[in-house]
Amino acid sequence: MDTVSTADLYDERGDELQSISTQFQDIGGETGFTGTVRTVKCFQDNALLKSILSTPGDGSVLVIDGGGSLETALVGDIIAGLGVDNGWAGLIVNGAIRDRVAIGVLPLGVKALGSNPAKSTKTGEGESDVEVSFGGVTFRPGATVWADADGILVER
Ligand SMILES: O=C([O-])CC(=O)C(=O)O
Repeated sequence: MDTVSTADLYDERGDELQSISTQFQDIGGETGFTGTVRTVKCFQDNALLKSILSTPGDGSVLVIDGGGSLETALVGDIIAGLGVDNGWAGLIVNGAIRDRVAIGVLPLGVKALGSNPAKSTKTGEGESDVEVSFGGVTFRPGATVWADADGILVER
């Protein structure tokens, strides 16, 4: 999918879109990215999202609701690299990442709240392909999401 400016898109289709208020950091090598929403909900545990990013993404964006925790990193450069290798367009992390410098040169969109070198547990606890809500918006699996330096828009 082509990347469009979120501001232009909002002017055209704002009534159909939700705009997230959270000020995410742009960490990935791609700032602008778009795709179909897939989701995972997990708390300080990243085994489930790692297994999802190990499967074909077909240009989707994985929205990871880590409950806003900044205590542990849900994604590092190895997991982000799986996303690149398997054709994911980007990651939106309501939580922290690590390996910020290495992720910054990957051809992947990665927006996250921040970074922390502490690793997450790996039990596999969590849920996938469920609606997740943060920053005043709801991400529905199958909706289209657009991200760029201005923010994130997702279909209602
Ligand atoms: O293994 C982890 O928890 C995350 C990580 O460091 C990586 O993806 O490189």
